[in-house]
Amino acid sequence: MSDPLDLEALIGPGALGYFAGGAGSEITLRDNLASWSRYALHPRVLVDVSERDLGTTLLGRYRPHPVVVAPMAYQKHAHEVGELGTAEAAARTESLYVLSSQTTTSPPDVARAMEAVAPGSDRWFQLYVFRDRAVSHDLVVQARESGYEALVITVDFPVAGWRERDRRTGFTVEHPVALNPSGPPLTTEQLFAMHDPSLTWDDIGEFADAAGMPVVLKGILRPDDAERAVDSGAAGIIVSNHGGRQLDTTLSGIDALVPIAQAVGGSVDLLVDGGVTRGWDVAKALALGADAVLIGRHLLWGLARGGAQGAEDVLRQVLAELDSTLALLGCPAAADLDASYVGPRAVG
Ligand SMILES: Cc1cc2nc3c(=O)[nH]c(=O)nc-3n(C[C@H](O)[C@H](O)[C@H](O)COP(=O)(O)O)c2cc1C
Ligand SMILES: CC(C)CC(=O)C(=O)O
Repeated sequence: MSDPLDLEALIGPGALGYFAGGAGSEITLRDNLASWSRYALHPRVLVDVSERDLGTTLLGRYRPHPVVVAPMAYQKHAHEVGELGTAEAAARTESLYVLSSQTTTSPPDVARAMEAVAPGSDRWFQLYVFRDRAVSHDLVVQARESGYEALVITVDFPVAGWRERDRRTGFTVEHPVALNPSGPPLTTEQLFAMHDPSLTWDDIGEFADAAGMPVVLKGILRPDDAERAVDSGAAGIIVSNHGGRQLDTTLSGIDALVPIAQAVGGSVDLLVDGGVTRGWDVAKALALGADAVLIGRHLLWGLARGGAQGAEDVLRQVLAELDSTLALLGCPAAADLDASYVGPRAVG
């Protein structure tokens, strides 16, 4: 994690608390970072690794690598370029981009910026279902019309987590384009209260039918919910504890992935996130059954420090680390990573 003092000077204490913070005592936030080092890599030697292939397949489409930009709200509070910065970085590095429905830049503007950098670049749209269903439905239409290829419905946010940093700073948000385009700044508490806490599996079916694109459910941590997601027609599942921002003391993403992959692996695409900062974290996730990995804050710090270029530098470094990991693991194709390459690390 980057030096917080430096970032505080750049973006201010309210935004830093919102971006960096987690729920409750931040046990899950810290555990997300620590969890990756509980798994040890098991390199194989004397394998020809002169050619490497980082590729994966998501929703039936080959992708040159498995690193995905996580949906993150209010990016103009990290840097004035906001979502355009992370989206351009994604387009330049052939990374799949997921735009938050609590974006500070409109979905068509983000799509245009990506197409200008890399025609045919791909992006998914993340949806929160708001109490005002019409707002969510309008967002889905905008996303579909501007070439977003899948709808990521986030299901771990019926209400906001207990976020003490925001309570202390009283951070307010400007320009949330979906909910309050030209109104006054709103506190995060006011914005979060617009989410619909009565959402159930039946509503997922309704949005999936209306979406006209594949649906991925984000924020699943239990194998029985993963099975239910598959039964409800989801094309993908993002195993995630929301960056430790919702319920404190849950499992980390990677710890939750293992039983979920056992339950539904192979029948649906599996993605995981939480605390990913290194290429070898990505390799471990793939070895344990993920098809792709989302990166959140690590990328946001790149955006805050250096705009689009800062975000691109972060993505390029993680990809270079993944390439090096494949060579050193003796597994030249990311798609061939399996449980033989990773195991529990002896503690003590
Ligand atoms: C500042 C911030 C805003 C976020 N906003 C959203 C959001 O709008 N929608 C969503 O589904 N997840 C959101 N998330 C969760 C991320 O998509 C992702 O699950 C999480 O950040 C991954 O953990 P990491 O930050 O440790 O990489 C947000 C996370 C952060 C840090
Ligand atoms: C606007 C929020 C709901 C974004 C979010 O998911 C978060 O802050 O964790």
